[in-house]
Amino acid sequence: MKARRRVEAGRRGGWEAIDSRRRPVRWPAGRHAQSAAMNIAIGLEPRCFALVPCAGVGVRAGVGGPKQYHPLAGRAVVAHTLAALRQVRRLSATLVVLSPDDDRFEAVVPEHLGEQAWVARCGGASRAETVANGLAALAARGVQPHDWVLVHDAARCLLQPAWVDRLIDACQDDEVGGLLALPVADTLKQEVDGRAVATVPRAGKWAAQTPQMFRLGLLRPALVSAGEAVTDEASAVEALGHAPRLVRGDTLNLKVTWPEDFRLAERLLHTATMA
Ligand SMILES: Nc1ccn([C@@H]2O[C@H](COP(=O)(O)OP(=O)(O)OP(=O)(O)O)[C@@H](O)[C@H]2O)c(=O)n1
Ligand SMILES: C[C@](O)(CO)[C@H](O)COP(=O)(O)O
Repeated sequence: MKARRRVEAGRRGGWEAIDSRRRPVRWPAGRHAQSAAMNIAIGLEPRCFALVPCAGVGVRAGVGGPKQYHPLAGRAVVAHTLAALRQVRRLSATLVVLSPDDDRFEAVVPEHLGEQAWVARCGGASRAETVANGLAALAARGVQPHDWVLVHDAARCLLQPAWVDRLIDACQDDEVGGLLALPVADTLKQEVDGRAVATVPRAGKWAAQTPQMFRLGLLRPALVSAGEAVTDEASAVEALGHAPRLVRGDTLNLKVTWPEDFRLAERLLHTATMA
């Protein structure tokens, strides 16, 4: 009864409910937020889903095609990524978002990735558009506004299941959600025409990684309002006035971006399999 009264208040004010353990849950105003609050109030446990944007073209990598299909230690970059996600027991399913004209995924990713690997061919022109389209595909498959979505780059192929578990542990009771990230270790320079014109204070600065974990009912409207320019999910959520939790990632959680990154990733993968 108390839960219902709070939800009614949430309808008017837009954002508060209590969860199954009677803790307050805050939401931004809006349709998704209200139904998320309703679901929690009636006791549905949120589930976790992974969303893997895999529709980039890999311009910076210079490997003659989309870098997610480049071979690393015997299998494609994205196959390593999906294999790691498959080992995370708390993920109900993983959605891979491909470009509509992708003709390589099935050839390089083995079927034994399992029934919990879903595919949607709705990638967009930017990473943000790919993720937004993927979120719509998840909703169409029955993922609820209060469920968590962990967005993870196909190109971060050294992912370890323990890092994903660390993120889930840190965020599952959080009002907003969060992301893996690392405090910046180097001195930061502002460049103009190839010259350092200033040194940017690095105190309090973190480098964002993935996965980034937010409720579907918060992330969808955040990406719609942020537009295509944002390079990660957290920026879109920050733009709504929220402060995502920073959860310590790992130096090894690198994104293959430049040609030399493939050599490094391959060496690290070989080291991991020998250990
Ligand atoms: N339109 C896009 C652009 C990127 N991505 C995905 O987002 C992740 C991180 O993006 P990034 O490293 O920038 O990949 P690319 O866009 O492929 O690389 P580049 O910017 O060098 O072209 C990758 O898994 C990439 O496949 C995507 O799904 N859709
Ligand atoms: C999401 C991300 O991997 C966090 O570091 C990064 O922002 C992706 O950016 P890109 O410009 O698409 O490589």
